[in-house]
Amino acid sequence: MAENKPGFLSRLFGRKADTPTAPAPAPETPQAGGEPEAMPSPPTTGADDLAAAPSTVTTASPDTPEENKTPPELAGADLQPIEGLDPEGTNPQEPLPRIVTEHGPELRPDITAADLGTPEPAPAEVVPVAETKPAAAPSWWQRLTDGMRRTSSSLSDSVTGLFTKRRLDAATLEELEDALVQADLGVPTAMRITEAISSGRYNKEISPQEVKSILAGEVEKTLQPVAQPLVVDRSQKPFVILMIGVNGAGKTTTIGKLSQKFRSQGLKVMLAAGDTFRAAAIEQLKVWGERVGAPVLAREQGTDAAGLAYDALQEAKANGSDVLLIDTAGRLQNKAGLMAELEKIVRVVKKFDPSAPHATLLVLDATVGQNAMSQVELFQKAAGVTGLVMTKLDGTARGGILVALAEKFRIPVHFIGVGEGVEDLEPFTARDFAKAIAGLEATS
Ligand SMILES: Nc1nc2c(ncn2[C@@H]2O[C@H](COP(=O)(O)OP(=O)(O)OP(=O)(O)O)[C@@H](O)[C@H]2O)c(=O)[nH]1
Repeated sequence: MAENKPGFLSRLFGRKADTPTAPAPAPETPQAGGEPEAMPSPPTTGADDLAAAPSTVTTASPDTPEENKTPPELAGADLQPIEGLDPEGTNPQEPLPRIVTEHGPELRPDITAADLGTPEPAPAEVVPVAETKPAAAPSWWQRLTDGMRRTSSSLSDSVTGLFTKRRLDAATLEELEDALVQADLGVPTAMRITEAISSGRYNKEISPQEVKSILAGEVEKTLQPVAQPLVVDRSQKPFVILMIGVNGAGKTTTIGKLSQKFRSQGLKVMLAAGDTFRAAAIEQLKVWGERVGAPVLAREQGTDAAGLAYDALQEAKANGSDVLLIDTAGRLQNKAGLMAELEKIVRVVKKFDPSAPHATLLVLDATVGQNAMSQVELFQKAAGVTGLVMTKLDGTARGGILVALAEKFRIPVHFIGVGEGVEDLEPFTARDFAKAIAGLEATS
């Protein structure tokens, strides 16, 4: 918890709440040679780069695990219009069903069971298909509530502990406010929720269930304005999405999951492996490209990311891609040199298409809690964030941070992630999130 708030009692007696402030960003540590680089003139891009670069189109490598290879029906999807794609989308993480055939001795008429010293096979039994069916995949609501269990149970435990057979007095409200701030909901939201709960109920009994309903209602009100879908403008071809964020936030994985969604909508997708810092990130993106049937423009580690982004745009335009997703290296928001490199990527992309990037998505790892506030602030300055994706809500009790972000920045939240699987990222909806955080059932 990094926020201070005025006590409920002092507010009752009229003391003004201090305006909450975001935690001060860590001091900037300039990198060696970390001053913003001047725009290369001409930009580091174009035919020179292409000539030096290895092939721009990825294919399944012999080293790629079998289950990651592009299914035959998607091979060459980078070159051809998308056809025959399952409109519901295929889950690339699930291996294709295999047909296992057992060549039993009965297939060799010259060998009998007696020759093998085995008993005569029993007459074949017909197994009803239903018995071998796998269990249905859990719904998104199920995954969301399971994923957010740590956040919701810590809140729920506090509410139940506070409001079981207790009158609503100033001390209880004060404790509730503290619990809400501890859950990273932010001071203004915590104060609003407490006031909504106390309104007309002071000195009366209130059940934990009632408190949870009011809590969910207030959280929903805060989140509603930011719960906006990511709309791909089809008049922009390609629609360029720049993915940014700190190391390990989940950018590359989110690109893979989003690509899968776009592909299942019949969009032609191209990926640019702009995280040129980590060889593993380049490989990771290639694997995703193969899985979803999207060409990946990748170069060797250490290549200039801005030049690569420029060339990817050129390539995506030439091959008629609907969407181009550009990965970038993870960078700490307080490293000036790396943030300058991000600004350069944006400048170079704009040189090619002044309206691009059409979406700049900041991927935030929920487990960082309050640090997400300074990430938004500084990435916003460097690259102009248009939307947020919050990942790893499943690994933390700090999911309330999304509410604090909505309250403070009002930047659209497009998607949330509650696991590593491709189905664990879904569009953000205020009501579901509010109910999940309050530990309520998904009724109404
Ligand atoms: N539990 C959980 N793990 C996630 C989620 N999203 C991503 N991850 C995992 O987080 C780890 C880091 O993800 P990456 O996609 O490599 O992160 P990145 O931001 O590209 O990392 P850098 O390349 O270092 O900048 C991977 O192991 C992902 O599987 C999520 O919603 N929940």
